[in-house]
Amino acid sequence: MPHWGYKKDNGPSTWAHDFPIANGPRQSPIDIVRSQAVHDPALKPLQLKYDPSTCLEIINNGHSFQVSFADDTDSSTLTGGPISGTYRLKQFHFHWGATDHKGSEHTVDGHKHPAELHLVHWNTKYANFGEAVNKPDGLAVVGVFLKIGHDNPHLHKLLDTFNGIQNKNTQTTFSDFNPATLLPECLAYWTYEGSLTTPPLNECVTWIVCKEPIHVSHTQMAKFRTLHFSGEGEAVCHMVDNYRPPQPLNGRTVRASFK
Ligand SMILES: COc1ccc(C[C@H]2SC(=O)NC2=O)c(OC)c1
Ligand SMILES: [Zn+2]
Repeated sequence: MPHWGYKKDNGPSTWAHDFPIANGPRQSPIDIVRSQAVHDPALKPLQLKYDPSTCLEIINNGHSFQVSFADDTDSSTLTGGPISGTYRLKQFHFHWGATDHKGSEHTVDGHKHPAELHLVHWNTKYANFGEAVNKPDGLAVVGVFLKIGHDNPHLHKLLDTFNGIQNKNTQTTFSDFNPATLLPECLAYWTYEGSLTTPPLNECVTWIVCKEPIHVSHTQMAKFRTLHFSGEGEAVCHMVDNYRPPQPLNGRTVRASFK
């Protein structure tokens, strides 16, 4: 059995062999059906406070590219929204398609966006990230859809590192980046209880999916697709379609922070 990935022989339809929770009751992503979402007036506004100096490095981990943050203090946190307490930013990464017509993990009324940003935070009531991923309220992931439009100036700093992280398991130092620059103007959101969207697929995530997308140009999306799933010296395999399709809702309620 090859290590999990996104190809025919190791992709999402095979993950249950090694990770039976793939067929669990609260898997992610899901299709968000707008008419079925329940407006909850008790939901608070999201409070995202990020310190650019906590940015550490950018990594091609063979599944996506990821920007990691120092999480030994409360300098980059998520509070408010559907969660209680304080969650610390650990990393952010993206999922995208081989074309501009697919790539997001969550869909909205069946609509696929070309990409989706995930900002991963862990609950500081637990000692660390590794412990939090084994708790039902361990993580809060903020999802932001990308839509094709004008060039996004805030993505250039990320894209300029890609020549140095083209292959699997490569990384470069990356500093002084403010992830808040990747958030949409309006922080209205949908929220539901779900899981990691890659193995080990732990059911530990409170999902917070922003209604408003951010923009990315077609040319910038093309740059995402120059990254490789494959390592140096291996047959080249472009990093595209690194998204899991929507999973059964199993009776879960999706709440909306807006009417
Ligand atoms: C062992 O812990 C893990 C493993 C994988 C991921 C990444 C997954 S989870 C998500 O939302 N998107 C992804 O690609 C993770 O992220 C919190 C935590
Ligand atoms: Zn993700």
